Amino acid sequence: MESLQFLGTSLSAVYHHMVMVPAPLFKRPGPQLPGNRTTTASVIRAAAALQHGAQSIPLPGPLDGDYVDGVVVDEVPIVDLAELRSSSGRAQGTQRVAAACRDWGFFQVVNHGVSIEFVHKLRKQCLDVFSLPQEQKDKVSRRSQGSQWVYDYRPNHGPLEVLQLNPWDSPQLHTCAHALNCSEDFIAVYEEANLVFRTLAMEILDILIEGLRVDAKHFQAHKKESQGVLRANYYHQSKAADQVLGLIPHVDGNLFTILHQQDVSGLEVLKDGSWIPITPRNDAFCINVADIMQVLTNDEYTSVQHRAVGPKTQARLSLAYFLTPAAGVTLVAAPELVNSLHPPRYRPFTWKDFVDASKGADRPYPSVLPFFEQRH
Ligand SMILES: O=C(O)CCC(=O)C(=O)O
Ligand SMILES: [Fe+2]
Repeated sequence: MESLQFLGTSLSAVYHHMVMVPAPLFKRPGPQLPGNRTTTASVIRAAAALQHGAQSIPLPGPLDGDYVDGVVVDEVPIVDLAELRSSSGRAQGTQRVAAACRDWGFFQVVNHGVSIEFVHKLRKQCLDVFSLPQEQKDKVSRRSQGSQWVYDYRPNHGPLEVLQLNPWDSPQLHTCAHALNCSEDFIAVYEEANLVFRTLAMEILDILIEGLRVDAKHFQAHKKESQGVLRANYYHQSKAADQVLGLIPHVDGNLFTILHQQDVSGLEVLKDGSWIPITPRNDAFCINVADIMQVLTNDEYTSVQHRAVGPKTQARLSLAYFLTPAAGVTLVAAPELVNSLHPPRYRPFTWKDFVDASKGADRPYPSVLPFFEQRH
């Protein structure tokens, strides 16, 4: 129980403190693209404003010089998983995914095998929770439960409501369902979600590993023991004159994230200094490479900086499944990815070290990953 507890506590810490990472910090040294510095400054300004309780954060406008509105959407990689399941499409498909992880840290998958009816069923359970009276939601909120929270209300982010649960943690599901007086279905749907998303996550993990052309044994512990956290983000329609940031720019701190945004846009990823809106597709999942995958690949795959823009005309619900690494394993890069040209970027550490660092008062700003960088 203690380790389960640790995971729940840790994740809230990671997702709430480990944000706002300017992407260039994590890239191999290379030519700096125009606009990166401005992007970083915009991120830090937005974060500072939020910390000081601003109600809304105007998006960087033309004066920032690096906000490119809605371009090259067609180039965002989309991967047909059905093709990768065929023996003829496998090798080429895994290399396409590897290229997407290197160049974008992001891709979308279609024909993923998860029934859309199930996704809608899960979304409905989450919407039912968000529509409960505030006093009831407060029974499991950060304000009343501290680090044990499963619900959070963030007035400064859009506003945004969050429901975050460990779908593998039956006692947590029961406690939450009881406190919120949820229907019987709630637990059953979350238990099914645990199975459905973990299965998809393992298929994607296999593809990511194959794309690296390394010995899969290095990732075995994560295949066996990794878990997922399921988070629903409910962004209220924003009445502000300026568009607002529902979620400020951040990178995820896990292995990778599977995200469904249905049909309301909001997700944007940072690519070469520009924010690229990701056109929502009901039939697709977005895959974000996150920090620990970057570590295990010695920066071959890069965690992507992303943000969510608050919706203007209707509320928006996104579902995110964060695959977290095996708890007790030392996190080091696959040996094939370390050589004299690419010395180890990070010193060995564990997920617990990472989580503890994210809670520390002296954690490096804005991310804890530089804390683990190897000095050469
Ligand atoms: O709502 C979205 O599209 C992004 C959510 C996200 O990045 C997160 O929950 O970490
Ligand atoms: Fe995220």
